[in-house]
Amino acid sequence: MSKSRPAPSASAASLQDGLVVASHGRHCVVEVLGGDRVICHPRGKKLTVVVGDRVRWQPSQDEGTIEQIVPRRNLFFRQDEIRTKSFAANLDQVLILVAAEPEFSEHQLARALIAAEAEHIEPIIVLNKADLGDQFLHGWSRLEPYRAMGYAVLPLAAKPGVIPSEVSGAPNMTGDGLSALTERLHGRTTLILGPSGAGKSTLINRLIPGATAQTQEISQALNSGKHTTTTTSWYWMDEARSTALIDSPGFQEFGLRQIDPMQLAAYMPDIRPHVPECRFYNCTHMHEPGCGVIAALNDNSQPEKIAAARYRIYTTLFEELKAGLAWGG
Ligand SMILES: Nc1nc2c(ncn2[C@@H]2O[C@H](COP(=O)(O)OP(=O)(O)OP(=O)(O)O)[C@@H](O)[C@H]2O)c(=O)[nH]1
Ligand SMILES: [Zn+2]
Repeated sequence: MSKSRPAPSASAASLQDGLVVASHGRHCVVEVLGGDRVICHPRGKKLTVVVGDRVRWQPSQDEGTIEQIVPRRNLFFRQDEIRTKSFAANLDQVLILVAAEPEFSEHQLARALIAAEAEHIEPIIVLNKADLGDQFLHGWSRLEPYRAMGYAVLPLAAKPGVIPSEVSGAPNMTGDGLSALTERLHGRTTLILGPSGAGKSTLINRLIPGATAQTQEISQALNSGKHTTTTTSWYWMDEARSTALIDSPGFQEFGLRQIDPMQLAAYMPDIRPHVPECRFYNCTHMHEPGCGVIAALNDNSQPEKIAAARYRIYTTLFEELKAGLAWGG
């Protein structure tokens, strides 16, 4: 690492464009147009780069200094009482991978979806382990409200060979579901998230053979040789570098403190359409008379009836976010 970094006034012309493809603490890996990668350090403590950032950086010997972050299109992050954790920036979509087994938490899924909605990032839900028969069908039916509210929900058998290619394991599934998923990823930048055991590593290695080994190499470079799997990593899926996957840990404990409780309904596509039906403009949909959301929950004749489990998620999150405000969080 060079100790004599150029002054911040280094002429803009000498700055190079790059893409942040991995980050760990104050170190990150920047990729330049031709594909070469350089370890960089952001200048100053205020500059916090995340994977997916487009940056302008200054080479110094064999490393570099990041001088500027190009304004972000979006930033996918979670926030709890203590800290904000950014997953990645400039995303086209977020793929939430859950599985038939271990049984997924709908609450956790809902949180990730709300975080994506709040940043205007399109989510895709993938239910893995389509070979698990009834267990899979049970998971698939739990996702029915999510299909009804317009989210793409795709079935998948990520593990090679568990479903013979001519057999469909799930409703509307062709083969193991991998090619339908690949089509959705094509030409876009997708962050992949999922609880432990859902099959994230299996899927990534299927889409990008050798990905795990590549990650270990990068995290070792960033973390001075220590083995770590906590790095967020960017992978190109194609030679042309137009389709990208970002693997990020940290799906558990998905804090949403950044969300204003009064905005929560706007980020839940099954609740949102009923908000204009509320009698009071500042309705919290918790107990008010004339609430359109509560009416849609109870009215069995409504085609757009809100699922009871979804309303429970709303009320739990609303209370949590309101309590967060009360604590000054
Ligand atoms: N039956 C079945 N098992 C699968 C499938 N995909 C993955 N698995 C298995 O599920 C287990 C978890 O898969 P991983 O890819 O390690 O899961 P992960 O999400 O990366 O989990 P962590 O490493 O804990 O983050 C492994 O035993 C896989 O072989 C599938 O389509 N069907
Ligand atoms: Zn209401």
